[in-house]
Amino acid sequence: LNGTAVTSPEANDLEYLTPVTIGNVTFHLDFDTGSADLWVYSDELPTDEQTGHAVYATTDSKLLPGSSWEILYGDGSSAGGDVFADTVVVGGLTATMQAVEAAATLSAEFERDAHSDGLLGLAFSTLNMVKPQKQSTFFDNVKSQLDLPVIATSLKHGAPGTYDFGFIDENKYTGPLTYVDVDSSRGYWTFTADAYAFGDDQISTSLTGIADTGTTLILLPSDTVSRYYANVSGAQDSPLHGGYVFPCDSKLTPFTLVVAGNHSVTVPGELINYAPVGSVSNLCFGGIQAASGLVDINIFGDVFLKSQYVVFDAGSQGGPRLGFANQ
Ligand SMILES: O=C(Cc1ccccc1)Nn1cnc2ccccc21
Repeated sequence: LNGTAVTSPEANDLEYLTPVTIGNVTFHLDFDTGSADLWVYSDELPTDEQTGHAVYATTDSKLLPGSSWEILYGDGSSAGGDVFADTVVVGGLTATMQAVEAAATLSAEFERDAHSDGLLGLAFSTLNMVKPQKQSTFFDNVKSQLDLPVIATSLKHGAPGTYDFGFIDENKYTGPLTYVDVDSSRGYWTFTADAYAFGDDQISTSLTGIADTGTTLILLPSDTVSRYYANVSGAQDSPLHGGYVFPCDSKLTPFTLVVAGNHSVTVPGELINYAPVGSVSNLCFGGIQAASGLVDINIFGDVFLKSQYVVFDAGSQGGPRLGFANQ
């Protein structure tokens, strides 16, 4: 059995939300290949923090005795609580004994997110934060039901896309799928590009980073980022806006990763114009920004992933790998 779930972007493609049914309640969760915990808003939160969200009724649920979770994300946001076992359905696929992590505390960033009802982690289960015993991700729990141990993402700019589980949909991409090996030793979908380019300016330095659907932008070393915006007239690193901004009518340089020898994976310049900074100024915020303090790895987030049909292959032919094709 395979499955497909439709995922829909919030404003400015800030995050993509996908319906998930837990018990008999449907939550809209942020599918995140950069973490490995499935957590939801719950009745253990202060009432005001529950308002506007689907809420997990812990009183009707099967507690995992003695288990708890606490997670800190690279952007400084955090959440924590206790753990239940429940039936979780995504795109027609069912995990009967899925660890559902009920949020009892949320940091301000999550309290401000009026739309997401939680997260569904799709990184490797070694990254799961439940103690005393790590729990499996939804993907690990349904893997044995799938034709192939793969998740394929089709995220789009300003339009619904899909998460395919167990199969690769040839109708969703053009040209060949180019595969690159993944190093899952730190629990992420980590891969290395042999080189990269800003437009025609090829830089023959390798670049290692993670394919992360839970991060909005592309986060790179600050010297690399300043080199990119040197090509964009009027661009500046603005402390006021928290990163590089430029006139919205700027023509942005494409960003290319060279993988698997000589295959180019290119993000068109248009996708690197992330969004206007506000309603009155004609400044736009860049889709490539410097990775901040907590993050010691490059992150190929949604701005990167939107240009590609990406196959997160957990081992259909040996080790884990990522496949890229234009969409
Ligand atoms: O934490 C990060 C990386 C990040 C983003 C922005 C600035 C610095 C570092 N992404 N992320 C991946 N999954 C997440 C889930 C929640 C919050 C952030 C999440």
